[in-house]
Parts: sequence; C-alpha cells; structure tokens
Amino acid sequence: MSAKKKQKSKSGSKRPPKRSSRRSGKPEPVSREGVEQSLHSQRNGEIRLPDEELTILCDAIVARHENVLRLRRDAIDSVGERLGDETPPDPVPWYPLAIHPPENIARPSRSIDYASGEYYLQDAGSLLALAAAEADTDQLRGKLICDLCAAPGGKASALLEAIDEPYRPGPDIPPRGFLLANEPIRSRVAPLAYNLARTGSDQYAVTSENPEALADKFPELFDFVLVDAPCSGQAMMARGKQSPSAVQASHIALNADRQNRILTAAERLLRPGGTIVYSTCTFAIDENEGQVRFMIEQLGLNASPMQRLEPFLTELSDCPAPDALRCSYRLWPHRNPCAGSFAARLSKPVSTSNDPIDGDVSDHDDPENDRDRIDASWRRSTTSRSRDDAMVPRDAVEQLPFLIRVDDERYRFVLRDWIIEGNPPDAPDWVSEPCVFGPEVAHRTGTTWKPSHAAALRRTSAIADVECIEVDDETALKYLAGETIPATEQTGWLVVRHRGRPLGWIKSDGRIGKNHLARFARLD
Ligand SMILES: C[S@@+](CC[C@H](N)C(=O)[O-])C[C@H]1O[C@@H](n2cnc3c(N)ncnc32)[C@H](O)[C@@H]1O
Repeated sequence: MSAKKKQKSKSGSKRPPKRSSRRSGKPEPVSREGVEQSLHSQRNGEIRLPDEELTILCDAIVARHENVLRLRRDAIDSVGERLGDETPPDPVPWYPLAIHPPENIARPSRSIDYASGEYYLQDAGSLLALAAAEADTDQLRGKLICDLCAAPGGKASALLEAIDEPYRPGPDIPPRGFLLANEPIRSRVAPLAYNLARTGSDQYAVTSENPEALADKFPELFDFVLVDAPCSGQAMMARGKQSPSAVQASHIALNADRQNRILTAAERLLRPGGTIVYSTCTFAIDENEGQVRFMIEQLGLNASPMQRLEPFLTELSDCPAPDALRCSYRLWPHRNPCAGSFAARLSKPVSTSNDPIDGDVSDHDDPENDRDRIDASWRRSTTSRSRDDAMVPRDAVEQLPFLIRVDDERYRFVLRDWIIEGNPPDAPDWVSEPCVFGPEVAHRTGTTWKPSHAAALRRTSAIADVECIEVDDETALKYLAGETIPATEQTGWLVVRHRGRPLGWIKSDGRIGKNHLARFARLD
C-alpha cells in the first residue's frame, strides 16, 4: 500500500481491519447480544456503546488484524537502517518499540531478521500490557520479575529484554534483572522456552506450576508480576482461536473465577511495594475492570495509573469501585489498529499492620534501595538442592569443548538427566530448585551430547568461546531452510552467524557444515 493510499481514520488508525481470510472461509459472526451482555455487568458497571458503534465493534471483532513487529531493543537502529528512507517506520502509538510491517518486508515471518530474533511478531493489542509494564523504558532494569501465565512468551520475551544488561565480570556490577516465566500447561513450556532463548539472554528460568503452588514456594519475592490471564478470548475470535461461546455468560463467569484465583496467588508472589500488571484479550467487564475491583477491594492493592496510557482509559460507567477506573485501559478493534485488549496496573502497599507508613510505592522508587533489597532476596536459598549442579559429565565436555568451565564465576551448570542447563553466575540461588528449569545448553541422545539451540542463540559473554562461522544472506537463507552449507575453515560444532547475530548450529567436517538447526527454528 502506498503512503498516499493509507487512510488515517478518526481514531488514529492507519490500517482499517481486513476481513479475515481464514482457510475455513468467513469467520462466524459474533453474537451481538453476547457482546452487548459482556459489556454490561450487574456487579461491576457497564460500557455504553451507541447501537451503531456496537455493530461496528461486532464486525471488527471477527476482522483479522495484521501482526506488528516488536523490535528487539538493540535492533531499532539496524532494522531502521535496512528499512531505508523509502519506508519510514510506522510505530504503534501505545508502544513505540513496535512498528507496522513495512512494505519492503514481504513476509515478516520468513525473513532472516525474524529468524535471528531482531523482531517478534504479535498483535498490537498485546503490547498494551507491555506498555503498562513499561517494558519499552529502562524502568524494569535490574528487577526480579514473574510472568505467571507466560506461554508462548510474547510478553515474557519483551520483559526479559527490558530487565537485562549484558553480563560484564567485575566487582561493582549492579545486579541484573531476572525473569521467572511460569506456564502451568506442560505442552506449552517448549515454545515458551524457545521464545525466551530467542532474546539471546540467559537471565531467566522457567517453571510449570499452578500459581498457588508457585506462591507457596516464592512468597513476596518479586518486584513485578505480570498476569496475562487465560480468558474468554473474545479478541481472538478473528484468529479462529476462540469459538463464539467466548461471549456466553457462563464461559465468562468460569474465566472470572479462575482469574480471581490466579490474581490471589499473584498478590502473594509480589513483594510489598511491587507492581502488578493484569491483562486479557477479552472485552467482558467481569474479566477486566471486575478483576481490578477484586484486586483493590479483596486483595488490598492500589491503583497505579499511568499518564502515557490516559488516552486508553476505560469508559466504564456505574462502576462501584472508582479506583479501578483510574488504572484500567482498553484497546478496541474498531478504534485502534489491533484485535483489542485490556490492561491494568496496580501496586502492593508497602505498609503492613506493623508498619505505620501508608501509600503505594510506584515504579519510581529509589533504585539504590531496590538493588539492596533485590540482593537480599536473591541470596535467599529455599530448600536443599536435589540436582547435581556441580558436575558436567566428562563425556559431555569431551564432545562439546565449549562446556569446559573456564571459570566458576562465569557459569553455573545444572545437570538434569539428559539435559545440561546453564545459569549465569548472578542467577538467584533458587534456580537450582528441582521445579525450576534454566536455559538449556546441551542435551544427550543415546551416548551423544549435542549443543542445544538455545546455547547457539546466547549473546552473553558466558558462551563467547564457541566457535562461529559468519555467512552472507544467501547462505543464511539456505541454512534456515535446513540445507548444508560450506564450512572449510574449521571443524566441529560451529554457530552460524549472520551480521554477527547467531542463527543455530552446524557440525563441520572441514568441508561441509551439516545442518543442526532445530526443526522448529527453520523458515520452511
Ligand atoms: C493469554 S495466554 C498468555 C500469553 C502470553 N502471556 C504471551 O504473551 O505470549 C494465558 C496463558 O495462561 C495459561 N494458563 C491456563 N490456566 C492457567 C492457570 N490456572 N494459571 C496460570 N496460567 C494459566 C495458558 O496455558 C496460557 O498459556
């Protein structure tokens, strides 16, 4: 589409939603009555939309919106350069680190930049929660974060980039941030781990626990908790991910009950003074502002409004908890160029019954105090370790020389059956807990140890000793399609890099590099 053709609508959207072109044909129309009912809650208030607007909303709910490119924080300049002057980036208004797909990236999910993690593709609506988390600023640097409902990792990977700084050995290093990404459904953990690895960071661990169990293990540990809750998913209907039952009252009530439980656990995970961001991809009041009311009235959290999100403040009327309206934000598919979403930001009061100081502590606390507190909590060791976190098997080191522990300060390996995980030296002690999975470095098939895909993607100095081969565009595309590539200079395991960015492994015999790119990372 040429710049001229782009129509700017009243709402500021340059891209009117397209009708879905799902393989199954036209999406089923959404029940207008159902949508209207979910915007009227007897308990929590209502959002009054004129008849005509309601019709437009129902159409927009089943219209497909293009994903946007959330750029890697350190890739803004390089991607901008490649886009050239012809295609100036078109940023998402509520999250400027993301841009609408430019003309000269024909298939954003098939580019080398995508494969090398220069950007993540997601609906612009899901960026509202990241804006509420300030993931596009430096406010999260050094923080201890839990993403409680994390798979497949769209938001977790942005949080990870926001907390991390490259590891530099030395005496006066400020603590880096650390992310615990939790996903209770086991089958969703692998894509989550993959998306975290794509960031190149190693400042994370993964758990697969129910929120209540996690809160029992790590009470009041985290500075920030994201609850991107499972919900009725009304905004996902255009993607065929939800059935029309998403607007049924019984379905909404079931989800609201589950959200209450998850939020209760989330509050327990949060340290006093910490921040929580709650988000959904649905329009139902009981799953949105109703949950914010629950957090304020039942869990004792405080609204933590954000000036930058004021244009998106909810328009709920007759809400019995006015405070809930100060920190609740909505995007609508007929007003904003996205599928729609909800996000709210709250904080846990610092005061306890023994502490006379009252009031919420915002994200702009004294960072030095924060660091002391983080230091203390990170050293907190819970139960005894049951895994062998001292020994990397000798055969693994023989087969994968990069596993040699040059310096204990640089790496902490954990052996878990046939997998070796590698935690950075400044990871919290609790990464050695049996329920916590660290970034994978190598795995064994039979008697053979192989380097893991995540290890190739690391951009930290800890695995800097790995040998690399730099390739051009053409070779990179061949490699990403699963083909062998020439590799005459070196032998053994090599990381393939394009413009200095890691893509995956090959094993070279001094002539040909056999392709060991994980199947799920291929562009075929
Ligand atoms: C909306 S999705 C999260 C999307 C993710 N934050 C992202 O940006 O990619 C909600 C996730 O919550 C998980 N979930 C389901 N039941 C849960 C529960 N009881 N507690 C926590 N998470 C749950 C789902 O499996 C799903 O992966």
